[in-house]
Amino acid sequence: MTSASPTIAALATAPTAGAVGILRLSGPDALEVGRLLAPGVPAEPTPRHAYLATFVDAHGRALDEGLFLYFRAPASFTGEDVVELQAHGSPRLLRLLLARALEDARVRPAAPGEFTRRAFLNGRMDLTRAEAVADLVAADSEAAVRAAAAGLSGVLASRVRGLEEPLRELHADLEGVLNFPDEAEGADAEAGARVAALKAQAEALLAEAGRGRLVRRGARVALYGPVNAGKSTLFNRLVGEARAIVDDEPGTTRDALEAKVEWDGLGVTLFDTAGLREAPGRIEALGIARTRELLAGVDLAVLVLPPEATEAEAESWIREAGATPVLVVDGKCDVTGAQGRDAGELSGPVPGGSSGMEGLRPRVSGLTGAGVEALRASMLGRLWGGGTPSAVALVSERHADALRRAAEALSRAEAASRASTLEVVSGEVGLALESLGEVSGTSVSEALLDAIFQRFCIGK
Ligand SMILES: Nc1nc2c(c(=O)[nH]1)N(C=O)[C@@H](CNc1ccc(C(=O)N[C@@H](CCC(=O)O)C(=O)O)cc1)CN2
Ligand SMILES: Nc1nc2c(ncn2[C@@H]2O[C@H](COP(=O)(O)OP(=O)(O)OP(=O)(O)O)[C@@H](O)[C@H]2O)c(=O)[nH]1
Ligand SMILES: [Mg+2]
Repeated sequence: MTSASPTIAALATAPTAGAVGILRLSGPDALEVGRLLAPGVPAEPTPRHAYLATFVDAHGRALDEGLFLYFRAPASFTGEDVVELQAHGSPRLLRLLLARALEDARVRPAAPGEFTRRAFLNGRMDLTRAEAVADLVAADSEAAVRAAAAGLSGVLASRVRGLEEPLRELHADLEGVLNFPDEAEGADAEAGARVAALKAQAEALLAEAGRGRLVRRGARVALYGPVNAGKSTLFNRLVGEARAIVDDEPGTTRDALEAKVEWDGLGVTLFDTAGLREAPGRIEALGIARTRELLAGVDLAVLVLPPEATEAEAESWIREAGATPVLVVDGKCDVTGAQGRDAGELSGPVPGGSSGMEGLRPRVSGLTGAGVEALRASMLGRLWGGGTPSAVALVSERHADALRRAAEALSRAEAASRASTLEVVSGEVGLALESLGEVSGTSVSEALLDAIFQRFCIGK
């Protein structure tokens, strides 16, 4: 109920100096309180009209001149009456305006994400779109912006709805049959097929969680390999600046270095690591231990091989990466003698997404830059496979968890459709529906909403 919620106030812009700063009010008393700060605005302002107004303190003294906007419920972001005071972007001035609004007993400060939470509670957007708002604010690559924008326009919402609606129909059908057993004939067989199809759909959506994670937090890629292979030189090339120290002394890199880049819009954190070798000094050994630790946590390990590396050595370095996918690269390809090596003879194991590039071993020279563009493309191919990052449905860990529970319930429903009663099938379908409702927001607890909106910033 919109009328039951008290009016909230917060700064909608960051608390730093800027061209414009916005104080936002939402709730039944937004207009009256807003007009205390901007008494020149008419008592019944035209909604969505920008009034140029003087903002005043408690004694009527001018604090600023700015724009006053009124959105009449329900045609606003929150679905409630909303007022915006768009002032000059002085943090101190904005705090004065906010404090003045909060002096009114009808107004309280907004909790993190409360404006968006109200938009959700008032049916202005489903939960996936509300979460996309937070994704958009947090996005730090072009792919993350585009994927969040797709979420805001309802890409994930419609995928979830496409699952939730037929599931709800199935549930209603099953309950109908259970209540009117005369019509139960053949319902078992049909239910099994419908459950199986919906389970496959839930699993397909779940499978996009990996890509969602990649877009959201960016990909992590480590260059590794034997000492002196040219890793740091290649790292500097890929990053586009001389970040890492390069020297012909083996064991130059002791500590992992990291740099953030953006390739085809995808955020990538690139790591340069200490070269691997037996019996190093104590400090270097610590660096090598860090390399092993890092390799376990990245999305892709790029093994840089020097021209003199044997295939047996290469095999053992590939094993160092454990379960992490490895892209094998022939380094220093400008060196005479390196050309003779039979590319493609050895290809790393290809766990995870295959891109049809396995067996192709990129040849690069960090020194001359030869092959570096092709390597970048291979890395993106291995990380991303086909498709564009912007088309991804941003399935978060939270969504994945709920989808997994929905798929598991459907699995049990499928088994029950063969071996058990329709009651059991219907019960499991009901559970799947509940889990899906946590994604769309049709069945969420206050506690879950608290957890979701706590991660928003104040004023959002
Ligand atoms: N100044 C300002 N800029 C902003 C926001 C804001 O609240 N204030 N937004 C906040 O995050 C975003 C815009 N989101 C908005 C979404 C819906 C409505 C709105 O008034 N919706 C009505 C009317 C729709 C229409 O006329 O087309 C509605 O849905 O009924 C306003 C802002 C980004 N920019
Ligand atoms: N010809 C040639 N020399 C290279 C190339 N890349 C690196 N080098 C040289 O090889 C030596 C080692 O290069 P680094 O980039 O420091 O090698 P690294 O793998 O980071 O070495 P560590 O950090 O000691 O494990 C330096 O003398 C580089 O100039 C290359 O592509 N071609
Ligand atoms: Mg190095």
